[in-house]
Amino acid sequence: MADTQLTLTERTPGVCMKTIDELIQDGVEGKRVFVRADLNVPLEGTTITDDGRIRAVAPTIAKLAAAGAKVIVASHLGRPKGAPDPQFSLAPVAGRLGEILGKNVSFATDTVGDSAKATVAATANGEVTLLENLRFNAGETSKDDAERGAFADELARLADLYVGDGFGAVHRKHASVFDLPARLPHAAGDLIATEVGVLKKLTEDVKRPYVVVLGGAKVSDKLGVIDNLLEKADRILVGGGMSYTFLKAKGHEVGISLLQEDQIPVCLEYLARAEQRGVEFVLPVDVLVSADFPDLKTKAPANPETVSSDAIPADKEGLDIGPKTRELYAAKLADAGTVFWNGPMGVFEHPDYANGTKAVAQGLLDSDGFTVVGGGDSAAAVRTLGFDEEAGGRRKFDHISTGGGASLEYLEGKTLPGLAALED
Ligand SMILES: Nc1ncnc2c1ncn2[C@@H]1O[C@H](COP(=O)(O)OP(=O)(O)O)[C@@H](O)[C@H]1O
Ligand SMILES: O=C(OP(=O)(O)O)[C@H](O)COP(=O)(O)O
Repeated sequence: MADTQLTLTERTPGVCMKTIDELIQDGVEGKRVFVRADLNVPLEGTTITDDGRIRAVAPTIAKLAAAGAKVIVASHLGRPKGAPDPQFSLAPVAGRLGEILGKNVSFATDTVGDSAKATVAATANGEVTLLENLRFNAGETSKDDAERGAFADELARLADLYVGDGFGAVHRKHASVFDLPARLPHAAGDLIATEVGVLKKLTEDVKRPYVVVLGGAKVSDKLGVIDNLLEKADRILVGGGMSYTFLKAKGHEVGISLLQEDQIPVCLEYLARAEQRGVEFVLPVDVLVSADFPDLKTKAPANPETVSSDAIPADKEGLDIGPKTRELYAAKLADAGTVFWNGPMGVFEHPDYANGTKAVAQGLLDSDGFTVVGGGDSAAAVRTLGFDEEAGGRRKFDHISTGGGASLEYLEGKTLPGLAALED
């Protein structure tokens, strides 16, 4: 993108963060630089199915290593419960990061324990070490300031400088995102600079109609952003796991679909407010349902049934939007001046439930609007479904953001803990 050469300060007046180039100018040779990345990539067993988040932060790591820093990279992966859990190990990511960087990446089998201390101590100038999953430690995500602070103290002992570049996690008030930069001289990495630069455009210069598409599975996390979007968007299209709480709020049965029962009153309030404000609020008219969640490993045929969204059987769950909804959403995207999309329309990881997500991806590309796709899984979906490059033969998305919740909260105008912590 043309403006990625601007410094962060130039892009975001009033937000004063040191850039990584300024940090390097001050001298990083021989210094241990802690890079908080978002390497929360989709895995099937130990196979990384989309490495976009690793590639997105690699230039920051490479730049620091080239300047002679001892680069200590850290991230979360998934949502382990504050203790080691092998299915969420970052070990596969170390290998892939090494391939992308073209150099060995040492892996510490814990985050602040003996392995981390020894591996960091053995990291030479220009070399890279990856720590094990930050969320294997309860202090990382704790709501208790003292517990988070104590974990940040332990992390701080491993480093001399801090670079925040995990854009996908900047909305989290977590130890490595919020508390650690308060303890070390810090700067913003190049990925954060690019993300903030592009998303800022969506808060300032919005060509209308402004269409927001929401889906995915993190329903309780993301429902709240609609409150603010009702003041900004002209049209909101809802699909994926997010849609069933709205359908239930409208009085429809949703069977065993993803449901946030306690949010039904909130959904009703959003629907009423959308009507008052003249915001078009569009829900699926049909859905693909099945009694079983599909096998994402074997991808065995799931044989879903298409039903009207007001006729979901009691023993079935909705796993994708249906064909009529695909057409409807494509039509609602066609005249968009600006589109922001977070959250797949279905369980796109299985081919029988990928068509809704494909239709929305194609809808964005067929519009003449400024198009932004955000979110770990949404970005993975557009890449794994073949929509990343010259998709549709016409054009690309204007921006694929590494953050879903982070970009939504940025667009809300919220103060994001991981950005605030990087300000000088
Ligand atoms: N109807 C549905 N039921 C269950 N899971 C769904 C449904 N629709 C989408 N998903 C799942 O949502 C996940 C992505 O959600 P989320 O993490 O919120 O998106 P992102 O990472 O893009 O922000 C995918 O793994 C997808 O399988
Ligand atoms: O995948 C992420 O967010 P996203 O699904 O909103 O894109 C980030 O890695 C944050 O993960 P979290 O939502 O478990 O804090």
